[in-house]
Amino acid sequence: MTIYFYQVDQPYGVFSNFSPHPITLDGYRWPTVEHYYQAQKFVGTRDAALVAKIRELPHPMLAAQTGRNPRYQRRPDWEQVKCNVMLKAVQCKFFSHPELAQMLLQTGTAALVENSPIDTYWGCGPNGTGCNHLGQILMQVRQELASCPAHPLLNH
Ligand SMILES: Nc1nc(O)c(N)c(N[C@@H]2O[C@H](COP(=O)(O)O)[C@@H](O)[C@H]2O)n1
Repeated sequence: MTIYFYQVDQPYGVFSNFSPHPITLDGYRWPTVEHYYQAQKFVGTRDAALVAKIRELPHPMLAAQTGRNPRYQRRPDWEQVKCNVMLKAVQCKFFSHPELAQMLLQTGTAALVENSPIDTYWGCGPNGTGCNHLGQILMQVRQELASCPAHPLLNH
């Protein structure tokens, strides 16, 4: 079985990085995983002031648009670190929201696929053959949750 997700207001939309579930990482509260992920592109660069600005943006799409704006300088190691940045943020989301952890665990062994019509890295892209790295990360986090059902954050 395969579970597809993409838009927040559609089935399994809570698996999207745009879902309105705050995370606390690096000493700050971020409105969504997307806010955190996009802000990390600018850590240590001449555009580092964007990190705090992105954190304050009112919608994850604005965070994504800012993070993708080619006029801003990304950190040079972004391609090397972006998967670990995403993993850290997605772990934080699911380990700090017990109701989301339960929803993820309830998917059992189903394949999880970000059904993005444009993104062949994080999603499956327009013809379904993309790398689906976000789905892979969600399945990894699901395995981690299953391995520690007594985690205190899941016992609220
Ligand atoms: N819900 C949603 N809407 C979009 O328009 C999207 N592109 C995505 N995908 C997410 O975008 C992030 C990747 O951004 P970069 O291309 O690396 O700037 C990542 O969080 C995808 O899951 N989702």
